[in-house]
Amino acid sequence: MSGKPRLTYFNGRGRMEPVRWLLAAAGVEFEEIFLETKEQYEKLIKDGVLMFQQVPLVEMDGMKMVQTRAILSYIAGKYNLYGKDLKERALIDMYVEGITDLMQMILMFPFSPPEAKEKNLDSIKERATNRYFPVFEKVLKQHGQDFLVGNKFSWADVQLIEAILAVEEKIPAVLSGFPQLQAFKIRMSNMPTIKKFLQPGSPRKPPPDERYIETVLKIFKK
Ligand SMILES: N[C@@H](CCC(=O)N[C@@H](CS[C@H](CC=O)c1ccccc1)C(=O)NCC(=O)O)C(=O)O
Repeated sequence: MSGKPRLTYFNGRGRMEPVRWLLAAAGVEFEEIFLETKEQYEKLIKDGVLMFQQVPLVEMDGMKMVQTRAILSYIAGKYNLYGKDLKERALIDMYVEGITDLMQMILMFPFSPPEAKEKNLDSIKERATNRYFPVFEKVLKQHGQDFLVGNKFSWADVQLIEAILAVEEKIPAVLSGFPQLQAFKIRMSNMPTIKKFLQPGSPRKPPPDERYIETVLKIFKK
């Protein structure tokens, strides 16, 4: 056992990408096991490793953690990315849950039927532009600090920079009306651990492609 966290998921973003981002932002190296076949998945279930027969699975500190939010909360708490007190933690939770709602739209987009793709892309653009990004633009403008909570780098900042880059991949000009978020993106992208994660060769995964979608569907086909 190398002592490093071990992540089991598909070789793609899906629900595991926020975990990769948070560990990387915390400067923590990790190992990955990629699910490529139904047999692999069924063996994990047979071995009783997946509490709810689902992935992501993160093995660290002697635990076999499932449920993405539980995994992320543990990592944020362990690496002091979860605020200084209950109120800051509640604020981080609110920001993270809101961004997760936006990211869920992006997560499921590749699985939408062809006839729904344009509508779903419009929905992502509308929600990002009118519901989610305005919240963080206002927070940054109002407190004039570098980070979203407590003027200290936290899980909320990591989740926001991941979301900004993911939305920009689909809607390149999405930040045109958000000068604070443009500056935030530059600041976060230049933080050493994030800068490293954004370099080629890092464990960051590319946008989902046909191969990834086929693999997921193949593994879960009944
Ligand atoms: N609450 C949990 C939920 C975890 C969860 O839904 N895991 C799924 C794979 S991820 C999903 C695959 C397609 O649905 C996906 C993968 C890529 C894009 C979008 C979704 C799974 O294992 N499905 C097997 C089953 O449910 O029998 C958590 O937050 O961790």
